[in-house]
Amino acid sequence: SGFVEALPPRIGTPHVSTPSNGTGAATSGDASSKRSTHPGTASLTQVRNPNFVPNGPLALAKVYSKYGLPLPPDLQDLINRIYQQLRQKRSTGSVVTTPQQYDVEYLTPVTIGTPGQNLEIDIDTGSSDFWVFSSETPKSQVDGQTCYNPNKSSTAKKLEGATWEIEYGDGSSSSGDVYLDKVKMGGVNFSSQAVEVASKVSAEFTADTNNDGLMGLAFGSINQVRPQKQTTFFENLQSSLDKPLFTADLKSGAPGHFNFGYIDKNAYTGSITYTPVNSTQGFWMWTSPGYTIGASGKFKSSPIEGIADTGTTLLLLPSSVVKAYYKNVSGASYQSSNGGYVFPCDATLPSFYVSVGDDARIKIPGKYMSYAPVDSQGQNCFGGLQTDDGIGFSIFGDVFLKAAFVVFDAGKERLGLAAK
Ligand SMILES: CNCc1ccc(Oc2cccnc2)o1
Repeated sequence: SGFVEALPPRIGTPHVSTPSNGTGAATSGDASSKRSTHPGTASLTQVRNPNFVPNGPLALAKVYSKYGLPLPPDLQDLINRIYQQLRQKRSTGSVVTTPQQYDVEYLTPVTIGTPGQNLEIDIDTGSSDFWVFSSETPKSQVDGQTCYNPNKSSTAKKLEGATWEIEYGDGSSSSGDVYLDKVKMGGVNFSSQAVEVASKVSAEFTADTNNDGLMGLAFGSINQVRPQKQTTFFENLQSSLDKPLFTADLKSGAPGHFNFGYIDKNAYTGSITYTPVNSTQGFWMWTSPGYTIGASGKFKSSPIEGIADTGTTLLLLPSSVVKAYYKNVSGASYQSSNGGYVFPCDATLPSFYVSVGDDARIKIPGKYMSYAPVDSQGQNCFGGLQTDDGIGFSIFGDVFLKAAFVVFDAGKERLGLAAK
């Protein structure tokens, strides 16, 4: 007894004040900090936690739980109410999204600034910039779009030195500078959202007369603002939402919804199958195990890696899959003059099933597999399914997404898919 164990000195051990009573084997001091006056002892300076908010009932409850004792009923009720209030801080939102002709894109109302300026934008889960037509867009490039004017918003603040430019999969592009302002959508709002104002838009956007801009809901890692990237509207809201997710319920030829922070159980049938998302490229990227052509077709095991992209109209898959599908469509052929597969508009189109996880699949009805006529007589139609050649991954665009209820679950880095 009384022996001090000759333990090897532990580098970096903080000073701990353990009064040595000379009888027990005290732990050794350490070699990293100053020698304490009494060998074999140390001292630790405590600092108050500046973020601590004293709460009597919680402190009392802590004692009971420390000794595993049940809380007195009135204390339990109070604790329940306190946690209920903490939970209440969370929010949810829901906004209608309306398809343009042929479901080429879906437009959603958003309010920017003070007083609120109402624009219709294209929510795009395949990009991460929120940009709008603005007072800085040359008049020659505006054809009826509503323009956000930061000079008319008392809450707009220029993000000095910030600029952006972006090009999309269809070759369209835009660029400009950046303001921070209040943005409201579907009953949720964020007070200092990066609003990228366009000082230049390409002809495709000018021609897209009902579309006042894009709101990217992919990951902020691919935001195009420089010198510092900005976070998306959803990322800004995420911690204040009931759940860290949003859902897309696009419909064929009818309004649907984007919801934030909750899952509407009435919006889908059966169960939701979740599948992992790989966000390393900044997209909601996932892998389908394979597909089936037609109701009586045989499942084809063929991993398809692609992104869930509400901003792309069509379903773009590997050419082997596309060829196999159009083999079942009489009169279908690849027409370079039309830039894709075309078939007689009165052709019978088989349904197409995209597998999800181990034992689920999303059925795309045959009629979704015809996009729009390529000639004024409506003789031949452009396929809703085209190849992903040159992209590097597949794109599960609106043709696929409008056949499903889709959960974009950032909290668990996964995508949820259900029939509806
Ligand atoms: C329709 N062309 C203009 C236009 C509307 C939306 C977008 O942006 C896109 C295009 C393709 C993929 N993702 C976003 O461009």
